Amino acid sequence: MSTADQTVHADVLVIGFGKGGKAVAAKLGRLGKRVVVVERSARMYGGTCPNVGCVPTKGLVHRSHKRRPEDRAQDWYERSVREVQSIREMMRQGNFDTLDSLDTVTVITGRATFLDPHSVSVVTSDDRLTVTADTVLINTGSEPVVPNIPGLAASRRTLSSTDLIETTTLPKRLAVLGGGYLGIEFASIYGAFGSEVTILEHADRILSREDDDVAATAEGILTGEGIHIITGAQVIEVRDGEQGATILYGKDGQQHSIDVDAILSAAGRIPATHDLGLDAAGIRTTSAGAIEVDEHLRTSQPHIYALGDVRGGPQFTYLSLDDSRVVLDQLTGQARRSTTDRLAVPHTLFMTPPLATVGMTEKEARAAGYRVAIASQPVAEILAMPRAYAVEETRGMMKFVIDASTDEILGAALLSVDAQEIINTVALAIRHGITATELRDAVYTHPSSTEALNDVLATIVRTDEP
Ligand SMILES: Cc1cc2nc3c(=O)[nH]c(=O)nc-3n(C[C@H](O)[C@H](O)[C@H](O)COP(=O)(O)OP(=O)(O)OC[C@H]3O[C@@H](n4cnc5c(N)ncnc54)[C@H](O)[C@@H]3O)c2cc1C
Ligand SMILES: NC(=O)c1ccc[n+]([C@@H]2O[C@H](COP(=O)([O-])OP(=O)(O)OC[C@H]3O[C@@H](n4cnc5c(N)ncnc54)[C@H](O)[C@@H]3O)[C@@H](O)[C@H]2O)c1
Repeated sequence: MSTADQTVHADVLVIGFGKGGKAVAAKLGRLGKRVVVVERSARMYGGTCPNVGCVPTKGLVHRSHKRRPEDRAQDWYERSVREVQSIREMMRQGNFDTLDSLDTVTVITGRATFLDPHSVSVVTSDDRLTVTADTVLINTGSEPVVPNIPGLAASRRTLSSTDLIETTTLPKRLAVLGGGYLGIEFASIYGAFGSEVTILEHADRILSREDDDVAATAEGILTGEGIHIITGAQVIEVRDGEQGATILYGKDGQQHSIDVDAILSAAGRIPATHDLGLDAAGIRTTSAGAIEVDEHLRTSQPHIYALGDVRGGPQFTYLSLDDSRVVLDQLTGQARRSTTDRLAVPHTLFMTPPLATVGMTEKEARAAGYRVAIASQPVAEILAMPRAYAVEETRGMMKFVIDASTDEILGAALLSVDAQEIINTVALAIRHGITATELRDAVYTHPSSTEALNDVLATIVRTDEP
């Protein structure tokens, strides 16, 4: 297939080179389907995760803790950014090559906009062409929201997460607007690199979904690292000055201000649909601007699917990947798999140490009417986990929410070294009905972090009366 033709026909058109779309493209290409993938930026082959999301940020988390006392903060930061950039380039090339090596798959670098339900116009750097297709997958991801605060969007100091990880100058004073996943991770990273970080969160608490004990332990770790957390902060205005910007905010009826060198806008991400021309294709969106889909990820046009962040709901790479399984099952399988099959999906917030969670919190379990038993220990007291001492990371806690009547595990919050790994074992246990006692009494390798389960699940700190 050549992109020199003004109209290209494909069996399947994928708009956006994200996680779910590229997985479907590779699989269908190997099955001999003619696939066209349209990606608007040559710097985004592979999508958000390897280029500007999960991978570079976790590379920075790791490097932020490796600075030796003799390394200047700025030098160490710049070196880390450059190292991470080379990982991004390697992954981008690998993603491109995976698809480009298939004769059946064509990657076109350009912006796609629907002309009608079966055709899109693609504007490349030097051309315009039309792609028609029998089946279309929309996988355009999400983009950051910049809150409507006077002076914020116009400030020379305001950056998105993508901008910030590109800059090789370590901000001396960094304000993080929003204390969600992205805000906390960046606060933790830049604090460890040596920035003076302030989180401004408009809610009463960071980690508002978590139980009080878990949120307080996480907050204690962040503040212990010198990060200032200002909750209940209503940002009023941003004013640029010669040396930086001044943020004016209200809290408890008083007006305050802080002076900073950079402002990270981390106030959420919205589905990237604005330039897709969805109306021309007759594709409905939700009130939140996401593409409306059913449990098989079909849009209001049955031959068009939406995968990943653009279809609304939780924004995680592995859910976009799982979306690809649902769509492939529709296109090539039994058409049985659906998004409603997902049980006990875990999440990890990569502060240091990471906070990994799955299932219900204690307050959610009580609200759902369960009689609850709580198993919990501070990491420093888990004798069965010498690994925490071996790797000098004894901060945090582990907590399990158990159905006191059936011994079923309802949820867990693990704020500890290796939590991003242990949580997958816990999630698997929940999905397969393994009880708290069975998980407690299993054989684990030593010294590992998973063996903490032997100890924590034996430490019931409270049980509701029958
Ligand atoms: C800083 C950061 C850190 C993150 N860390 C994690 C993490 O640790 N773990 C995790 O699971 N998730 C993480 N996420 C979330 C995760 O990156 C996203 O949920 C995931 O990448 C979404 O993938 P997707 O398949 O929806 O599309 P994306 O990977 O976002 O890809 C969409 C692609 O579509 C392209 N596109 C958009 N519009 C058009 C158009 N009109 N025409 C052509 N192309 C278009 C875009 O350029 C982009 O390449 C993080 C996100 C960010 C921002
Ligand atoms: N480790 C991971 O898996 C990971 C890491 C980073 C991002 N992500 C994904 O990226 C998405 C976006 O992350 P995010 O943290 O930007 O969004 P988010 O929705 O998780 O958090 C946004 C935060 O900003 C606050 N906020 C909103 N407007 C504000 C304002 N005007 N002033 C102060 N605070 C304000 C909100 O109360 C909220 O706490 C998330 O949904 C997450 O799934 C995942």
